[in-house]
Amino acid sequence: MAIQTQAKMIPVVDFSNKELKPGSSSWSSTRRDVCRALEEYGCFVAEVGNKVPLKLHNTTFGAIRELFDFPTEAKKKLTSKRPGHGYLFKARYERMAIENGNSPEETQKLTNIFWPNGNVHFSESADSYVKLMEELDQMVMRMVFENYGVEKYYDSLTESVTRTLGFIKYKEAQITTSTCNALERHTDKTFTTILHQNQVKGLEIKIKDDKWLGFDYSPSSFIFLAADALQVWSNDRIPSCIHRVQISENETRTRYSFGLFTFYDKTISVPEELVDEEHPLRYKPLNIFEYLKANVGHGGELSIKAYCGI
Ligand SMILES: O=C(O)CCC(=O)C(=O)O
Ligand SMILES: [Fe+2]
Repeated sequence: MAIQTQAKMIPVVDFSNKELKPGSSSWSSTRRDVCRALEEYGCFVAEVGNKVPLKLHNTTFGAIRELFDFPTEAKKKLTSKRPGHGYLFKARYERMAIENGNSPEETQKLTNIFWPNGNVHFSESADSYVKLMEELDQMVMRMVFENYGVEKYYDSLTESVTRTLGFIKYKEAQITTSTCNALERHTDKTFTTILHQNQVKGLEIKIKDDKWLGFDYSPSSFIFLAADALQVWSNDRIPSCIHRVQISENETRTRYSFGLFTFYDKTISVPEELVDEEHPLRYKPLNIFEYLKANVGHGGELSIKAYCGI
C-alpha cells in the first residue's frame, strides 16, 4: 500500500477518560502525548468528550453574547490595576478579563456589574467551565513536571497559582474587504493558557517551517497553549506558542472565545535538573508581573528572550 503523507495537524489529546489517574497506564500514555505535542508545537487540542455537555457550551456562548451586547459605558466599569486586565477595546476585538477568575466570588462580582439581580446562565456556566479548565491545567502541569523528573517542585510552584478569566468578542470580518488579521501574532505572557471558542474558526498556530495551522474544533475541546513562562521554566524545551486570529472575509458570524490564563506569583527559575551540557542555562529568573508591566511600555512586543534570556 502506498504511504500517504499526512498534512500537519495540531495534535489532539484525549482527556475524556474518567479514569485518568496519576500512575495508571492511560495517565502515562497521555503524559507522553501531551509532552510530545508541547515540545513540538507548544500546544495541543484537549478533547474532553461529554465533560462539556453541548447545553453548557450553548448556554455559555449565549450569555457571553449578552455580556458584550451591553453598552460600552457599562463595560468600562470593569477595571483592574493589573496590566491587560479589565475591559479593553481594540480595533478588531473587545476583551474583558478578571483576576482570580477561578473564584466564584469574582465571577459573581463580574456578573453583578451587568446583571444586578444576578444571571445564573452566565455565572454558573463560567464557574463550570473554569473548574474544567483548572482541572485540565493541573493535570497537564503534573504531567510536565513528571516528564522531566521534577515532580518534587510541583506543589511549591502551584501554591502560588493565580488565574485570570478572559472573554473576547471579535468584530465581524464582513466589515473588512479581505481576510482580517483580528488578533496579531503573539505569545502569551502567562505560564499556560487554555482557550475555548464558539463555532467560528480563526485561531492559528505558527509551526516550525514558518507555516500557520488552524484547528478543527468541537464544542467539547479546548486548546492548550504553552506560554512564555513555561518556555523559561523548561529552559527552551517547550516553546511558547506563537498564535494569531485570522477571520475569513466570508465569515458572517461573530467569533467569541474565552480562556483561563495561568500565572504563578513567584519568581520562576529553571530547575537545576533541566540544565545540562545540551541545555545550558538560557534564562535569568523571571517575575511574570514585572514582565507584564515592562511589556505595556513596549506595545506588548518585548519577547521573553529579550527580557530575561541569557
Ligand atoms: O480568541 C482566541 O482564540 C485567541 C485569544 C488569544 O490568543 C489571547 O487572548 O491571548
Ligand atoms: Fe494569546
